[in-house]
Amino acid sequence: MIEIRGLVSRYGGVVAVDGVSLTVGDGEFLVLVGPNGSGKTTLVRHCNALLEPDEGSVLVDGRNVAENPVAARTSVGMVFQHPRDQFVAATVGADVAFGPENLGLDRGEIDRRVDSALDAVNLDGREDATISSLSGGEQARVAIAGALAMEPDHLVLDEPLAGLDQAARESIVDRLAALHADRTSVVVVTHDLRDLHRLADRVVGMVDGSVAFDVDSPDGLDALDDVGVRDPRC
Ligand SMILES: Nc1ncnc2c1ncn2[C@@H]1O[C@H](COP(=O)(O)OP(=O)(O)OP(=O)(O)O)[C@@H](O)[C@H]1O
Repeated sequence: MIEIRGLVSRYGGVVAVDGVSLTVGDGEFLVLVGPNGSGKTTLVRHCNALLEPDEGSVLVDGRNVAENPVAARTSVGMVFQHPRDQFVAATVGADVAFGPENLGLDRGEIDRRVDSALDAVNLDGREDATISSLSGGEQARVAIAGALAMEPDHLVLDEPLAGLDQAARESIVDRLAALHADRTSVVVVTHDLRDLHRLADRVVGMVDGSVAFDVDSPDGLDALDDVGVRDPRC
């Protein structure tokens, strides 16, 4: 479970997150929407100890993230808004293996995880491909494979479908659906609910650093206009 309690996060004088409390239950699929600059990315970066709260706290499975950053990064997989920000190696296989190697796993287990993660995103057999030679959609899938190889209990993805063609979108949405079915909790930050609204257990809308609505999907879709998100039923 991820519990965000009274979180305030500032960049200098800018209050990016302004007292948010939000719980993501085990196995829940939560979609976080909101206009540009509403604080979505800042909020989710706290779940992975990438920022320290100015006020409040974030707990993952009962542990305070700020006090246990390594444990948080092991149990919360993070896929960044721009996949290029998270690549650490030149080739697909080396990049996906990086996380499991840092966990100190033996080579056989690392190879099993890399194979399984690449298979999950339909990139099996592409270990030796150079990441820079891949399309944007393939790079997005490598980034997701890197997170999956950690076998996290919770997965947070920031705009994972942005800029992808329909085939790449469907491939990633299918993978998210399978993770949801396996009871991994999933948080997706997006501007575009197409393809995702049918998976969501909840849709949370942020405006100006605060939660503007928190609804079960699809009953609350009428509220989407308030945060500038297109109704996916239209
Ligand atoms: N590194 C930073 N330094 C200073 N201000 C920042 C930084 N990152 C974000 N901000 C500011 O914090 C506020 C919230 O930004 P954030 O990126 O969290 O919003 P967002 O909802 O994810 O936006 P988007 O949908 O455009 O990604 C904005 O006012 C933004 O300009």
